[in-house]
Amino acid sequence: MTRTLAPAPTGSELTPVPGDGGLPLLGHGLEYLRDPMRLWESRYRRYGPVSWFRAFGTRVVALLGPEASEVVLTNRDKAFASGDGWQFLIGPFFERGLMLLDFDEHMSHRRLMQQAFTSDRLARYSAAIDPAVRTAIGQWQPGERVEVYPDLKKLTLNLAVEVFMGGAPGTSQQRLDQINSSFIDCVQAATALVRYPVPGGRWHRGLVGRRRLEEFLREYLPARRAGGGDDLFSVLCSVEVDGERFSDDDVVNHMIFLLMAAHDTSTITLSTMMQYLGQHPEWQERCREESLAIPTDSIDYDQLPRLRSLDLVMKESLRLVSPVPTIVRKTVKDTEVMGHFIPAETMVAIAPYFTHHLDEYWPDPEVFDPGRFSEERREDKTHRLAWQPFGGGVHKCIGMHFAGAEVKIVLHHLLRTFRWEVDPDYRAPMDMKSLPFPRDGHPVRLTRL
Ligand code: HEM
Repeated sequence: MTRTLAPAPTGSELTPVPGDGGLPLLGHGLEYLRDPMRLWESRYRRYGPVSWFRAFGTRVVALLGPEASEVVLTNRDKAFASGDGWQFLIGPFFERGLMLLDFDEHMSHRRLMQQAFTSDRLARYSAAIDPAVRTAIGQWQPGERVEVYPDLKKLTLNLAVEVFMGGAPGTSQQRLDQINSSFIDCVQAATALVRYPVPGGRWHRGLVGRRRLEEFLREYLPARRAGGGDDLFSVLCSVEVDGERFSDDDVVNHMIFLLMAAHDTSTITLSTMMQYLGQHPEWQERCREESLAIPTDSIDYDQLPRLRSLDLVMKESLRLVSPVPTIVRKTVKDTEVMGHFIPAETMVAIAPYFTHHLDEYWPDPEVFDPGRFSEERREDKTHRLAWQPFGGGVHKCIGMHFAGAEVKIVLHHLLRTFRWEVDPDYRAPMDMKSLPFPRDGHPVRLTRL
Protein backbone atom coordinates (compact mmCIF):
# COMPACT_ATOMS: atom_id res chain seq x y z
CA MET A 1 0.00 0.00 0.00
CA THR A 2 1.37 3.41 -0.97
CA ARG A 3 2.15 5.71 1.97
CA THR A 4 3.95 9.02 2.15
CA LEU A 5 7.32 9.52 3.82
CA ALA A 6 6.45 12.81 5.54
CA PRO A 7 3.93 15.59 4.86
CA ALA A 8 5.34 18.51 2.87
CA PRO A 9 5.46 21.81 4.81
CA THR A 10 2.19 23.69 4.54
CA GLY A 11 2.32 26.52 2.08
CA SER A 12 5.14 24.91 0.08
CA GLU A 13 4.59 23.67 -3.44
CA LEU A 14 6.36 20.43 -2.62
CA THR A 15 4.73 16.99 -2.67
CA PRO A 16 5.46 14.18 -0.19
CA VAL A 17 7.66 11.25 -1.23
CA PRO A 18 5.48 8.22 -2.12
CA GLY A 19 6.51 4.65 -1.29
CA ASP A 20 5.92 1.71 1.00
CA GLY A 21 7.75 0.02 3.84
CA GLY A 22 7.61 -3.56 2.59
CA LEU A 23 7.55 -6.54 4.96
CA PRO A 24 7.35 -6.04 8.74
CA LEU A 25 10.89 -5.84 10.24
CA LEU A 26 12.75 -6.72 7.04
CA GLY A 27 11.20 -4.08 4.81
CA HIS A 28 12.64 -4.51 1.31
CA GLY A 29 16.07 -5.58 2.68
CA LEU A 30 15.94 -9.14 1.41
CA GLU A 31 14.80 -8.00 -2.03
CA TYR A 32 17.73 -5.59 -2.10
CA LEU A 33 20.19 -8.33 -1.19
CA ARG A 34 18.69 -10.72 -3.75
CA ASP A 35 18.72 -8.31 -6.66
CA PRO A 36 19.02 -4.54 -6.11
CA MET A 37 18.45 -3.86 -9.82
CA ARG A 38 15.03 -5.51 -9.70
CA LEU A 39 14.11 -3.56 -6.61
CA TRP A 40 15.13 -0.26 -8.25
CA GLU A 41 13.35 -1.21 -11.46
CA SER A 42 10.07 -2.02 -9.69
CA ARG A 43 10.19 1.18 -7.65
CA TYR A 44 11.03 3.31 -10.67
CA ARG A 45 8.16 1.85 -12.71
CA ARG A 46 5.71 2.15 -9.80
CA TYR A 47 6.65 5.48 -8.25
CA GLY A 48 9.06 7.26 -10.64
CA PRO A 49 12.51 8.63 -9.77
CA VAL A 50 11.75 9.55 -6.12
CA SER A 51 10.26 7.04 -3.67
CA TRP A 52 10.88 5.66 -0.17
CA PHE A 53 11.21 2.13 1.21
CA ARG A 54 12.49 0.42 4.35
CA ALA A 55 15.62 -1.77 4.52
CA PHE A 56 18.30 -2.62 7.09
CA GLY A 57 16.22 -1.07 9.88
CA THR A 58 15.90 2.38 8.34
CA ARG A 59 13.80 4.33 5.83
CA VAL A 60 15.58 5.14 2.59
CA VAL A 61 14.60 7.46 -0.25
CA ALA A 62 15.59 6.00 -3.63
CA LEU A 63 16.65 8.72 -6.06
CA LEU A 64 16.83 7.03 -9.44
CA GLY A 65 18.09 8.30 -12.78
CA PRO A 66 20.47 11.14 -13.67
CA GLU A 67 18.21 14.06 -12.74
CA ALA A 68 17.55 12.93 -9.17
CA SER A 69 21.20 11.95 -8.69
CA GLU A 70 22.36 15.32 -9.96
CA VAL A 71 20.54 17.10 -7.12
CA VAL A 72 22.33 14.90 -4.56
CA LEU A 73 25.79 14.87 -6.11
CA THR A 74 25.97 18.59 -6.86
CA ASN A 75 24.53 19.19 -3.37
CA ARG A 76 23.93 22.91 -3.95
CA ASP A 77 22.21 23.58 -0.63
CA LYS A 78 24.63 21.34 1.32
CA ALA A 79 21.74 19.19 2.52
CA PHE A 80 23.30 15.79 1.77
CA ALA A 81 26.11 14.47 3.97
CA SER A 82 28.26 11.65 2.65
CA GLY A 83 29.78 10.65 6.00
CA ASP A 84 26.42 10.34 7.79
CA GLY A 85 25.12 8.24 4.89
CA TRP A 86 28.08 5.89 4.47
CA GLN A 87 28.60 5.73 8.25
CA PHE A 88 25.46 3.64 8.47
CA LEU A 89 26.80 1.05 6.02
CA ILE A 90 30.57 1.04 6.38
CA GLY A 91 31.39 3.53 9.15
CA PRO A 92 32.90 1.20 11.73
CA PHE A 93 35.12 -0.44 9.11
CA PHE A 94 36.24 2.56 7.07
CA GLU A 95 35.94 5.38 9.60
CA ARG A 96 37.41 8.73 8.67
CA GLY A 97 38.20 7.63 5.14
CA LEU A 98 37.87 10.58 2.70
CA MET A 99 34.37 9.57 1.60
CA LEU A 100 33.21 9.64 5.23
CA LEU A 101 34.24 13.25 5.77
CA ASP A 102 32.09 16.22 4.88
CA PHE A 103 32.04 19.89 4.00
CA ASP A 104 35.05 21.95 5.26
CA GLU A 105 36.88 19.00 6.81
CA HIS A 106 36.40 16.95 3.65
CA MET A 107 37.67 19.83 1.54
CA SER A 108 40.88 20.25 3.51
CA HIS A 109 41.63 16.50 3.52
CA ARG A 110 40.78 16.23 -0.18
CA ARG A 111 43.10 19.15 -1.02
CA LEU A 112 45.95 17.34 0.73
CA MET A 113 45.14 13.96 -0.78
CA GLN A 114 44.92 15.46 -4.26
CA GLN A 115 48.70 15.91 -4.04
CA ALA A 116 48.99 12.12 -4.12
CA PHE A 117 47.05 11.93 -7.40
CA THR A 118 48.77 14.50 -9.65
CA SER A 119 49.81 13.37 -13.18
CA ASP A 120 53.39 13.27 -12.01
CA ARG A 121 52.49 10.91 -9.15
CA LEU A 122 50.30 8.78 -11.43
CA ALA A 123 53.21 8.41 -13.85
CA ARG A 124 55.38 7.13 -10.99
CA TYR A 125 52.72 4.71 -9.71
CA SER A 126 52.30 3.45 -13.28
CA ALA A 127 56.05 2.88 -13.52
CA ALA A 128 55.75 0.58 -10.48
CA ILE A 129 52.57 -1.11 -11.71
CA ASP A 130 53.91 -2.04 -15.15
CA PRO A 131 56.73 -4.45 -14.18
CA ALA A 132 54.66 -6.01 -11.36
CA VAL A 133 51.86 -6.71 -13.86
CA ARG A 134 54.23 -8.18 -16.43
CA THR A 135 55.69 -10.54 -13.84
CA ALA A 136 52.28 -11.62 -12.56
CA ILE A 137 50.82 -12.19 -16.02
CA GLY A 138 53.93 -14.11 -17.02
CA GLN A 139 52.85 -16.69 -14.45
CA TRP A 140 49.27 -17.10 -15.75
CA GLN A 141 48.65 -20.45 -17.41
CA PRO A 142 46.41 -21.05 -20.43
CA GLY A 143 43.44 -23.38 -19.96
CA GLU A 144 40.00 -24.39 -21.19
CA ARG A 145 38.28 -22.90 -18.13
CA VAL A 146 40.34 -20.30 -16.31
CA GLU A 147 38.47 -18.39 -13.62
CA VAL A 148 39.93 -14.95 -14.12
CA TYR A 149 38.17 -13.09 -11.29
CA PRO A 150 40.18 -14.69 -8.43
CA ASP A 151 43.41 -14.34 -10.43
CA LEU A 152 42.73 -10.68 -11.11
CA LYS A 153 41.86 -10.14 -7.46
CA LYS A 154 45.16 -11.63 -6.41
CA LEU A 155 46.93 -9.43 -8.94
CA THR A 156 45.26 -6.20 -7.77
CA LEU A 157 46.01 -7.10 -4.16
CA ASN A 158 49.68 -7.61 -4.99
CA LEU A 159 49.66 -4.25 -6.77
CA ALA A 160 48.07 -2.69 -3.69
CA VAL A 161 50.87 -4.09 -1.55
CA GLU A 162 53.56 -2.87 -3.97
CA VAL A 163 52.19 0.46 -5.14
CA PHE A 164 50.07 1.55 -2.18
CA MET A 165 52.21 0.10 0.59
CA GLY A 166 55.64 0.21 -1.06
CA GLY A 167 56.02 -3.51 -0.30
CA ALA A 168 55.57 -5.35 2.94
CA PRO A 169 59.04 -6.65 3.77
CA GLY A 170 59.07 -9.23 6.54
CA THR A 171 55.40 -10.15 6.06
CA SER A 172 54.68 -13.77 5.20
CA GLN A 173 52.34 -14.79 2.37
CA GLN A 174 50.09 -16.29 5.03
CA ARG A 175 49.72 -12.91 6.74
CA LEU A 176 49.11 -11.18 3.40
CA ASP A 177 46.33 -13.68 2.72
CA GLN A 178 44.88 -12.81 6.12
CA ILE A 179 45.05 -9.10 5.21
CA ASN A 180 43.17 -9.87 2.01
CA SER A 181 40.45 -11.64 4.00
CA SER A 182 40.32 -8.66 6.34
CA PHE A 183 39.46 -6.36 3.40
CA ILE A 184 36.79 -8.73 2.22
CA ASP A 185 35.32 -8.94 5.72
CA CYS A 186 35.22 -5.15 6.01
CA VAL A 187 33.53 -4.71 2.62
CA GLN A 188 31.01 -7.49 3.16
CA ALA A 189 30.06 -6.28 6.63
CA ALA A 190 28.38 -3.29 4.94
CA THR A 191 25.26 -5.24 4.03
CA ALA A 192 25.00 -7.43 7.14
CA LEU A 193 21.36 -7.90 8.07
CA VAL A 194 22.35 -8.30 11.74
CA ARG A 195 24.19 -5.08 12.52
CA TYR A 196 25.65 -6.08 15.90
CA PRO A 197 28.97 -7.76 16.70
CA VAL A 198 27.59 -11.28 17.16
CA PRO A 199 30.70 -13.54 17.13
CA GLY A 200 31.00 -15.29 13.75
CA GLY A 201 28.57 -12.83 12.12
CA ARG A 202 29.44 -10.53 9.20
CA TRP A 203 29.46 -7.37 11.35
CA HIS A 204 31.81 -8.91 13.89
CA ARG A 205 34.16 -10.19 11.16
CA GLY A 206 34.27 -6.68 9.71
CA LEU A 207 35.35 -5.21 13.04
CA VAL A 208 38.09 -7.83 13.50
CA GLY A 209 39.22 -7.13 9.91
CA ARG A 210 39.49 -3.40 10.60
CA ARG A 211 41.64 -4.01 13.70
CA ARG A 212 44.00 -6.27 11.76
CA LEU A 213 44.39 -3.72 8.95
CA GLU A 214 45.20 -0.97 11.45
CA GLU A 215 47.85 -3.08 13.19
CA PHE A 216 49.40 -4.00 9.85
CA LEU A 217 49.68 -0.39 8.67
CA ARG A 218 50.91 0.98 11.99
CA GLU A 219 53.84 -1.45 11.87
CA TYR A 220 55.05 0.12 8.63
CA LEU A 221 54.18 3.75 9.43
CA PRO A 222 57.50 4.86 11.00
CA ALA A 223 59.49 3.59 8.01
CA ARG A 224 57.17 5.37 5.57
CA ARG A 225 57.38 8.64 7.52
CA ALA A 226 61.15 8.45 7.36
CA GLY A 227 61.33 7.20 3.76
CA GLY A 228 60.34 9.58 0.95
CA GLY A 229 59.41 6.64 -1.32
CA ASP A 230 57.15 6.79 -4.37
CA ASP A 231 54.45 4.53 -2.94
CA LEU A 232 51.07 5.99 -1.94
CA PHE A 233 51.69 5.30 1.77
CA SER A 234 54.95 7.32 1.77
CA VAL A 235 53.34 10.06 -0.31
CA LEU A 236 50.43 10.42 2.16
CA CYS A 237 53.00 10.68 4.95
CA SER A 238 54.77 13.56 3.22
CA VAL A 239 52.11 15.64 1.40
CA GLU A 240 51.80 19.19 2.65
CA VAL A 241 49.60 22.15 1.67
CA ASP A 242 49.91 25.54 3.42
CA GLY A 243 51.77 23.89 6.29
CA GLU A 244 49.05 21.25 6.83
CA ARG A 245 49.93 17.54 6.88
CA PHE A 246 48.13 14.29 7.69
CA SER A 247 48.51 12.97 11.27
CA ASP A 248 49.47 9.31 11.83
CA ASP A 249 45.81 8.46 12.44
CA ASP A 250 44.79 10.28 9.25
CA VAL A 251 47.34 8.32 7.22
CA VAL A 252 46.15 4.97 8.61
CA ASN A 253 42.47 5.85 8.13
CA HIS A 254 43.02 7.11 4.58
CA MET A 255 45.17 4.11 3.65
CA ILE A 256 42.54 1.61 4.81
CA PHE A 257 39.87 3.45 2.88
CA LEU A 258 42.04 3.83 -0.24
CA LEU A 259 42.98 0.15 -0.27
CA MET A 260 39.33 -0.76 -0.03
CA ALA A 261 38.20 1.85 -2.56
CA ALA A 262 40.76 0.71 -5.11
CA HIS A 263 40.77 -3.04 -4.73
CA ASP A 264 37.39 -4.61 -5.52
CA THR A 265 36.39 -1.80 -7.87
CA SER A 266 39.43 -2.30 -10.13
CA THR A 267 39.12 -6.09 -9.94
CA ILE A 268 35.51 -6.22 -11.09
CA THR A 269 36.26 -3.68 -13.85
CA LEU A 270 39.09 -5.86 -15.18
CA SER A 271 37.03 -9.02 -14.91
CA THR A 272 34.02 -7.47 -16.67
CA MET A 273 36.27 -6.17 -19.46
CA MET A 274 37.76 -9.64 -19.92
CA GLN A 275 34.27 -11.11 -20.10
CA TYR A 276 33.04 -8.70 -22.77
CA LEU A 277 36.27 -8.82 -24.76
CA GLY A 278 35.97 -12.63 -24.69
CA GLN A 279 32.44 -12.38 -26.04
CA HIS A 280 33.32 -9.75 -28.65
CA PRO A 281 36.45 -10.93 -30.48
CA GLU A 282 36.29 -7.99 -32.92
CA TRP A 283 36.81 -5.57 -30.01
CA GLN A 284 39.49 -7.81 -28.53
CA GLU A 285 41.39 -7.68 -31.84
CA ARG A 286 41.00 -3.89 -32.11
CA CYS A 287 42.39 -3.46 -28.60
CA ARG A 288 45.19 -5.96 -29.26
CA GLU A 289 46.29 -4.15 -32.42
CA GLU A 290 46.65 -0.91 -30.46
CA SER A 291 48.57 -2.68 -27.71
CA LEU A 292 50.89 -4.42 -30.15
CA ALA A 293 51.57 -1.03 -31.77
CA ILE A 294 53.33 0.12 -28.57
CA PRO A 295 56.95 -0.52 -29.52
CA THR A 296 58.36 -1.34 -26.07
CA ASP A 297 57.66 -4.25 -23.71
CA SER A 298 56.69 -1.89 -20.94
CA ILE A 299 54.09 0.84 -21.24
CA ASP A 300 54.28 4.14 -19.44
CA TYR A 301 51.61 6.56 -18.28
CA ASP A 302 52.07 8.93 -21.26
CA GLN A 303 51.51 6.09 -23.74
CA LEU A 304 48.17 5.00 -22.26
CA PRO A 305 46.04 7.49 -24.30
CA ARG A 306 47.13 5.54 -27.41
CA LEU A 307 44.96 2.62 -26.24
CA ARG A 308 41.82 4.31 -27.56
CA SER A 309 39.67 1.22 -28.08
CA LEU A 310 40.53 -0.09 -24.63
CA ASP A 311 39.35 3.23 -23.20
CA LEU A 312 35.97 2.80 -24.92
CA VAL A 313 35.72 -0.80 -23.68
CA MET A 314 36.51 0.31 -20.13
CA LYS A 315 33.82 3.01 -20.22
CA GLU A 316 31.23 0.59 -21.60
CA SER A 317 32.12 -2.08 -19.02
CA LEU A 318 31.83 0.48 -16.21
CA ARG A 319 28.41 1.39 -17.58
CA LEU A 320 27.17 -2.19 -17.80
CA VAL A 321 28.57 -3.36 -14.46
CA SER A 322 29.11 -0.40 -12.16
CA PRO A 323 31.57 -1.40 -9.43
CA VAL A 324 29.84 0.94 -6.96
CA PRO A 325 26.20 0.11 -7.69
CA THR A 326 24.72 2.37 -5.00
CA ILE A 327 25.83 5.66 -3.43
CA VAL A 328 24.29 6.81 -0.16
CA ARG A 329 23.85 10.11 1.67
CA LYS A 330 21.91 11.39 4.69
CA THR A 331 20.09 14.70 4.77
CA VAL A 332 21.35 17.12 7.40
CA LYS A 333 18.41 19.50 6.88
CA ASP A 334 15.01 19.55 5.19
CA THR A 335 15.42 19.62 1.42
CA GLU A 336 13.75 18.76 -1.86
CA VAL A 337 14.45 16.62 -4.89
CA MET A 338 12.44 17.04 -8.10
CA GLY A 339 9.60 18.74 -6.21
CA HIS A 340 9.45 16.15 -3.41
CA PHE A 341 9.93 17.08 0.23
CA ILE A 342 12.66 15.13 2.06
CA PRO A 343 12.99 15.83 5.79
CA ALA A 344 16.29 16.12 7.70
CA GLU A 345 17.88 12.89 8.95
CA THR A 346 16.70 10.81 5.97
CA MET A 347 18.90 8.22 4.25
CA VAL A 348 18.92 8.55 0.46
CA ALA A 349 20.37 6.19 -2.15
CA ILE A 350 21.31 6.84 -5.75
CA ALA A 351 21.99 3.95 -8.07
CA PRO A 352 24.62 4.30 -10.83
CA TYR A 353 24.13 0.67 -11.88
CA PHE A 354 20.42 1.25 -12.45
CA THR A 355 20.88 4.66 -14.08
CA HIS A 356 23.27 3.11 -16.61
CA HIS A 357 20.58 0.70 -17.78
CA LEU A 358 17.76 3.24 -18.26
CA ASP A 359 16.53 3.12 -21.84
CA GLU A 360 15.40 6.75 -21.64
CA TYR A 361 19.09 7.67 -21.66
CA TRP A 362 20.86 4.72 -23.27
CA PRO A 363 19.70 3.15 -26.56
CA ASP A 364 19.70 -0.68 -26.23
CA PRO A 365 21.07 -0.42 -22.69
CA GLU A 366 21.80 -4.16 -22.31
CA VAL A 367 23.93 -4.32 -25.47
CA PHE A 368 27.74 -4.13 -25.17
CA ASP A 369 28.56 -1.32 -27.59
CA PRO A 370 31.77 0.59 -26.69
CA GLY A 371 31.33 2.75 -29.81
CA ARG A 372 28.55 4.62 -28.00
CA PHE A 373 31.34 6.52 -26.18
CA SER A 374 33.18 7.44 -29.42
CA GLU A 375 33.52 11.12 -30.35
CA GLU A 376 30.99 10.71 -33.19
CA ARG A 377 28.30 9.27 -30.88
CA ARG A 378 28.95 10.33 -27.27
CA GLU A 379 25.72 8.76 -25.99
CA ASP A 380 26.90 9.57 -22.47
CA LYS A 381 26.16 13.23 -23.28
CA THR A 382 22.36 12.73 -23.05
CA HIS A 383 22.72 14.01 -19.49
CA ARG A 384 25.86 15.08 -17.66
CA LEU A 385 25.25 12.35 -15.09
CA ALA A 386 23.91 9.65 -17.42
CA TRP A 387 27.32 7.97 -16.95
CA GLN A 388 28.27 8.08 -13.28
CA PRO A 389 30.45 5.07 -12.36
CA PHE A 390 32.80 7.42 -10.46
CA GLY A 391 30.00 9.47 -8.88
CA GLY A 392 30.07 13.26 -9.26
CA GLY A 393 30.46 16.53 -7.35
CA VAL A 394 32.92 17.07 -4.51
CA HIS A 395 33.13 13.36 -3.61
CA LYS A 396 33.79 12.22 -7.19
CA CYS A 397 36.30 9.38 -7.17
CA ILE A 398 39.77 10.79 -6.52
CA GLY A 399 41.30 7.56 -7.87
CA MET A 400 39.53 7.68 -11.25
CA HIS A 401 42.71 8.23 -13.27
CA PHE A 402 44.67 5.84 -11.10
CA ALA A 403 42.04 3.18 -11.81
CA GLY A 404 42.20 3.96 -15.54
CA ALA A 405 45.97 3.54 -15.55
CA GLU A 406 46.00 0.31 -13.53
CA VAL A 407 43.20 -1.33 -15.51
CA LYS A 408 44.69 -0.38 -18.88
CA ILE A 409 48.20 -1.55 -17.96
CA VAL A 410 46.82 -4.95 -16.87
CA LEU A 411 44.66 -5.41 -19.98
CA HIS A 412 47.48 -4.19 -22.23
CA HIS A 413 49.76 -6.97 -21.01
CA LEU A 414 47.00 -9.57 -21.12
CA LEU A 415 46.22 -8.63 -24.73
CA ARG A 416 49.89 -8.94 -25.70
CA THR A 417 50.26 -12.33 -24.03
CA PHE A 418 46.92 -14.15 -24.40
CA ARG A 419 43.79 -14.49 -26.50
CA TRP A 420 40.59 -15.50 -24.70
CA GLU A 421 37.05 -16.54 -25.54
CA VAL A 422 33.76 -16.50 -23.67
CA ASP A 423 30.50 -18.00 -24.93
CA PRO A 424 28.44 -15.12 -26.48
CA ASP A 425 25.35 -16.31 -24.54
CA TYR A 426 27.15 -16.40 -21.17
CA ARG A 427 25.55 -14.25 -18.44
CA ALA A 428 27.65 -13.81 -15.30
CA PRO A 429 25.84 -14.83 -12.07
CA MET A 430 26.55 -11.66 -10.14
CA ASP A 431 26.51 -11.40 -6.36
CA MET A 432 25.27 -7.89 -5.59
CA LYS A 433 25.20 -8.06 -1.78
CA SER A 434 27.92 -5.45 -1.46
CA LEU A 435 30.20 -4.62 -4.40
CA PRO A 436 29.35 -6.82 -7.40
CA PHE A 437 31.36 -9.95 -8.15
CA PRO A 438 30.78 -13.03 -10.36
CA ARG A 439 29.91 -16.10 -8.26
CA ASP A 440 31.44 -18.40 -10.89
CA GLY A 441 34.77 -16.54 -11.03
CA HIS A 442 34.23 -15.37 -14.67
CA PRO A 443 35.55 -18.40 -16.56
CA VAL A 444 37.29 -17.86 -19.93
CA ARG A 445 39.04 -20.11 -22.47
CA LEU A 446 42.59 -18.75 -22.38
CA THR A 447 45.26 -19.44 -25.03
CA ARG A 448 48.77 -18.04 -25.34
CA LEU A 449 49.38 -15.85 -28.42
C1 HEM B 1 37.05 1.38 -11.46
C2 HEM B 1 37.43 1.70 -10.26
C3 HEM B 1 36.70 2.64 -9.34
C4 HEM B 1 35.38 3.00 -9.29
C5 HEM B 1 34.27 2.55 -10.22
C6 HEM B 1 35.23 3.94 -8.20
C7 HEM B 1 34.03 4.54 -7.85
C8 HEM B 1 33.91 5.52 -6.89
C9 HEM B 1 32.69 6.23 -6.59
C10 HEM B 1 31.34 5.99 -7.23
C11 HEM B 1 32.97 7.15 -5.63
C12 HEM B 1 32.02 8.19 -5.06
C13 HEM B 1 31.29 7.71 -3.84
C14 HEM B 1 30.35 8.76 -3.27
O1 HEM B 1 30.10 9.79 -3.88
O2 HEM B 1 29.84 8.51 -2.18
C15 HEM B 1 34.36 7.00 -5.29
C16 HEM B 1 35.01 7.74 -4.33
C17 HEM B 1 36.32 7.53 -3.99
N1 HEM B 1 37.23 6.71 -4.59
FE1 HEM B 1 36.86 5.49 -6.17
N2 HEM B 1 36.44 4.13 -7.61
C18 HEM B 1 37.37 3.36 -8.28
C19 HEM B 1 38.72 3.27 -8.00
C20 HEM B 1 39.37 3.97 -7.04
C21 HEM B 1 40.78 3.92 -6.80
C22 HEM B 1 41.78 3.13 -7.65
C23 HEM B 1 41.03 4.72 -5.74
C24 HEM B 1 42.35 5.06 -5.08
C25 HEM B 1 43.51 4.83 -5.59
C26 HEM B 1 39.77 5.30 -5.30
C27 HEM B 1 39.60 6.17 -4.25
C28 HEM B 1 38.42 6.81 -3.94
C29 HEM B 1 38.29 7.78 -2.86
C30 HEM B 1 39.37 8.20 -1.87
C31 HEM B 1 36.96 8.22 -2.89
C32 HEM B 1 36.32 9.24 -1.96
C33 HEM B 1 36.42 10.61 -2.58
C34 HEM B 1 35.82 11.70 -1.73
O3 HEM B 1 34.95 11.42 -0.91
O4 HEM B 1 36.25 12.85 -1.90
N3 HEM B 1 38.78 4.82 -6.12
N4 HEM B 1 34.92 6.02 -6.08
